[in-house]
Amino acid sequence: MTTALLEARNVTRKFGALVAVNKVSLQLHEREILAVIGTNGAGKSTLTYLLSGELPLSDGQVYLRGKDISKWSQPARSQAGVGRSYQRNNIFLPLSVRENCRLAAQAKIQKPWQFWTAAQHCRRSLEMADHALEQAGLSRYATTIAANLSHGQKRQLEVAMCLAQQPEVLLLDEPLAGMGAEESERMLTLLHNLKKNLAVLLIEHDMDAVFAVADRLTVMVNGAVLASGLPHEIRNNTAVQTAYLGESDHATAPLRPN
Ligand SMILES: Nc1ncnc2c1ncn2[C@@H]1O[C@H](COP(=O)(O)OP(=O)(O)OP(=O)(O)O)[C@@H](O)[C@H]1O
Repeated sequence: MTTALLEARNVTRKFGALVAVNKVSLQLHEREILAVIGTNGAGKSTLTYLLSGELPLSDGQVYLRGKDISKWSQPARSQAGVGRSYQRNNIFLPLSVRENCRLAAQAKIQKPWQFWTAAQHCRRSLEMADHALEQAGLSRYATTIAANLSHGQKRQLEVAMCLAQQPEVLLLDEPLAGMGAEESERMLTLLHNLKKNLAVLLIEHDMDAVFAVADRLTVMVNGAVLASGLPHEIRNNTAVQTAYLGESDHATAPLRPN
């Protein structure tokens, strides 16, 4: 087995007496989508903050290509290749789609002490932005002001802004939230294409979408991992089925036959 691109070992986060993430271990490999699913408040978003470095760990370790990055800051992890999108829009609405991506790229390549190469960085950041827009299927909206995009296009732009930073690992927190059927379909196609080049950790409540794109799944309940496995293993896992009973419709999706 090759070294995992991103690995969490017994990752734990406490908020006072609450153990929001409890000894979670998982591995994310190149060219795969690992979906992390679970009931509301299971600790999924907190887990992504721990992996991206936005929240410090209470315990455990995070490794990138086998290197311990547990104490690295979020910017350091981002520079090293860990990108993420958020549940909320993170876009500069008055700016164009391309400018949003260029700024994201610029943040990645900016080296303040090399101020004399600014113009070259600007060119490079535009190239990175254009490539990201192409990957995200947004090239034709490059000059559109971000505020004028639809909700689904804004979520695509968020992914494009992550891609502009050329990550190796992408942490996506509910990229389909609030999308209609057509927009969801576009995002799923984008996710499919993304894994040709990078590893994706996907937090998503839409079970149909999750089972359509995920290579493996990890199920969290009350901060801990309940089960991990291939889609058909998770779908047929009795403990998973029991944990989801009584939850909302989407959460019962694993109970549905293929
Ligand atoms: N900053 C914080 N301070 C205190 N408690 C927090 C904080 N962030 C999250 N929590 C708590 O940690 C638990 C896990 O929250 P988290 O948002 O990670 O769950 P989730 O699985 O992402 O939920 P959802 O699917 O609803 O987004 C919840 O009980 C939440 O209230």
